[in-house]
Amino acid sequence: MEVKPCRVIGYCVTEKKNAKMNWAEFGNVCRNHGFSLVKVDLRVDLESQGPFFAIIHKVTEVIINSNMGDIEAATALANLESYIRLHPEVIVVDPLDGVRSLMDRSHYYRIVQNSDLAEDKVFTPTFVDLLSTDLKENLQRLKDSGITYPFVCKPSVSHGSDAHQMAIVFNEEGVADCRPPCVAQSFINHNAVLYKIYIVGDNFNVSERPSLKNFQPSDRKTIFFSTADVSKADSTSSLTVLDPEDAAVAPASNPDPQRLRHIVSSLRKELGMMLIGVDIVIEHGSGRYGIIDINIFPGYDGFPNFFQCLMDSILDSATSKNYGIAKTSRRLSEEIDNSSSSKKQGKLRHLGESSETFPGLPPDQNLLQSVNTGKNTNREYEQDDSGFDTGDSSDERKKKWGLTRGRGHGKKLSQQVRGFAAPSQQSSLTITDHPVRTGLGGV
Ligand SMILES: Nc1ncnc2c1ncn2[C@@H]1O[C@H](COP(=O)(O)OP(=O)(O)OP(=O)(O)O)[C@@H](O)[C@H]1O
Ligand SMILES: O=P(O)(O)O[C@H]1[C@H](O)[C@H](O)[C@H](OP(=O)(O)O)[C@@H](OP(=O)(O)O)[C@@H]1O
Ligand SMILES: [Mg+2]
Repeated sequence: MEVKPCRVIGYCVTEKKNAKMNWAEFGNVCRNHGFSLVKVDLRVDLESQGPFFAIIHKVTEVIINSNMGDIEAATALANLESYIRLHPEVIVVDPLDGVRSLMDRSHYYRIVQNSDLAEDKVFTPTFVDLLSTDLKENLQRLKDSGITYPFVCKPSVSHGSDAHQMAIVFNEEGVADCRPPCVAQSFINHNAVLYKIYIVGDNFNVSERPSLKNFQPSDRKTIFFSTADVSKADSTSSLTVLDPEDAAVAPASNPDPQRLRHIVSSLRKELGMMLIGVDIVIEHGSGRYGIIDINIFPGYDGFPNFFQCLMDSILDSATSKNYGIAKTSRRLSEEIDNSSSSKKQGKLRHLGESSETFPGLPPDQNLLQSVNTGKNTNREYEQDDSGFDTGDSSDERKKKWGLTRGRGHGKKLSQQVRGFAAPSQQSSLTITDHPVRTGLGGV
C-alpha cells in the first residue's frame, strides 16, 4: 500500500510571537520545500488537523496558565501532549520536557553549572532560590549560598508576561524588596555589553546588545527594572550607560568564537533543543564568560534568514530521526533528500568562497574564514530579510545608533555556523563584523 507522504507543518505560538513574526514568509519557505503550513488550534483535537510532519510551538503561556488551574489551557496542553504521544514520528520543535526545564530559572542555571563548560572559563553566576516570605530565612539562605551584593532578583518562572520584572538589590535592607518565588543571582560587572546567541539547530548567530552597567555594593535603594527596557537592540535605559570611570577602563571585548561554539555545542547536547537563546556576559577583570539566561524560542531579532534556517533544521532533524524512512516508501526519502539538496542549489553560499571586507573596520577585524563543519554542507545563509516584521532589522538598528556608548559597542557580530564543529575538532569560524555607528544619543 502506498504511504501518502505527510507534508503538513503545524505551528502554535503565543499571540505576541504570532504578531511579531511574519509567518506568511515561513509559509512560502514551507511551500518551496513541498510542505504546507497550518496554524494549529489547540482547542481542537489535533488528529483532525493533521497528520503533521512537524509541529513548531511556543506554549509557555499555555503551560503557565495550565499550572495555575486554567481549564482551557489544561485542555489545550493535553491536546498537544496526547497528539505528540500518539505520533512519535512527528518532529516537535521543541520537546516539552526541554521547554519545561527552561521555564524554571534555577533549573537551567544548574544545567549550566553541571555541564562541561566550567573547564572553559564559562560559568553561571552564584544563585539561590528564595521561596519563603520570611526575611530572616532569606537573609540566611543568601549568606549560606555565597550570594554577593549587588544581586539580581528574578522571578523563578523565566517566561511569560510576569517573568521580566526584576530588581537589583544592593544590601541586606533591600532583600525585603524580593518577591518570592524568585531567584537571587550575584551581579556580574560586564561593562554594559550583552552577547545574545540565537541557536537554530546546528546554526547560531551572535549579536551584541546593551546591558546593565557596572554596579558596586552600596547602601543605595533597590533598583527595579523591566528587562524589555534594558537588553533589547534599541533599549535606551540610563541603566545601560557606563559611568565615566568604568567607561574609561572598559576593554573593547570581542567574544572568543571557540568559546561561543563550545557554549552552543554543550547546551545543544544538554538540552536537546532546536530553538534556544543564550545570554552571555564577559566578566570585567576575569574575562570569564557568564551565562546569565537561556530562552525558549526567543525573538531571533536580526537573525539572517531565520525561516530558511528553521526549515533546514527541521529537515536535518527528519533525516537524523530517520523520519519513517525505514518504514516509508523510498520515494518519500528521495523527496526529503531532493528537497534538502534543492536547498544547496538555492540561496546558499559556501563559506570561505569569497571574502568580503567592510569599510571602516581595520583589516584584522574583517574576519571571514571558512568553517570546517565536519558536514558536507558548509554554508552561510545569505543575509536576506528573514521575513521578520520587527521594524528593527539590523539596518534600521544601525541607523538608530548615533553615538558610541560604552566601549565595545562598536560592532554587530554575526556568526553564522552550520553544523558547527565541537571544540575538540579543529575548525575556524566565520565572523562578519558589520561596522555600525552605535550608541544612543542623549542617554
Ligand atoms: N547576574 C547578572 N549580572 C549582571 N547583569 C545581569 C545579570 N542577570 C541579568 N542581568 C541583566 O539583566 C538583563 C535581563 O536578565 P535576564 O536575561 O535574566 O532576564 P529575562 O527576563 O530572561 O530577559 P530576556 O527574556 O529578555 O532575555 C540581562 O540582559 C542583563 O543586562
Ligand atoms: O531579545 P530576545 O530575543 O531574547 O527576547 C525574547 C525573550 O528573551 C523571551 O524569550 C521572550 O519570551 P517570553 O519570556 O515568553 O515573553 C521573547 O518574547 P516572544 O514574544 O518573542 O516569544 C522575546 O523575544
Ligand atoms: Mg535574558
